[in-house]
Amino acid sequence: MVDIFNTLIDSFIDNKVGIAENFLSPSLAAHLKDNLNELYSGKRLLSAGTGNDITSSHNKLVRSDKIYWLDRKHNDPFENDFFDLMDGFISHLNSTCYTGITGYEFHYTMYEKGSFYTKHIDQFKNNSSRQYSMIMYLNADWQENDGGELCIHHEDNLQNISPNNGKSVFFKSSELEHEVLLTNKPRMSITGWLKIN
Ligand SMILES: O=C(O)CCC(=O)C(=O)O
Ligand SMILES: [Fe+2]
Repeated sequence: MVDIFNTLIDSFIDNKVGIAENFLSPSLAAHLKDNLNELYSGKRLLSAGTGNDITSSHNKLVRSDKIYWLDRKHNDPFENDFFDLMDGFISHLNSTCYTGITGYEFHYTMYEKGSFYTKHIDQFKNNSSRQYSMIMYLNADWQENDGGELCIHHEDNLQNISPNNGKSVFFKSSELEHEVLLTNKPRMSITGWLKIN
């Protein structure tokens, strides 16, 4: 795993956006995707909001994805495998980069056909605990005309990243503006933030 962790961290240091293909094993990605599909069919997903607490709002013109928070309390073996992987990544990140991450939060995300998330940054205006954003994609056989790229707005250029199965993307939550382009088919992922308190 350390090699994949280093791939993510090194590409982050070089380009402000870390990318590691196969961060999730095909089997873990498939199980997490099954979980998400089951939650979706059971209508357990919630419309995602923007902002937090009092400033929270649900505006389908800004984002139209649906979410469900992962939790060790669910006692789901695959969610727990995912958290074990994240614990390993954070301990590696903290020991090699002195990042001081003390917590995290992750949700399953479903972008139904026609969904998107307009340009934004991830850190809340009234709370800077979110330090790093991390997304893991759960989409086998993603084709170019399926849309749904993560578009990063760098100072001088745009970077489009396709949401391929098992890929992880990692960037600073306070800095990079980004958006999710309209998807032409269901687009699944786990999205989260590494935090300091
Ligand atoms: O799914 C992605 O590629 C990005 C999602 C995102 O920007 C967010 O949830 O804040
Ligand atoms: Fe975001």
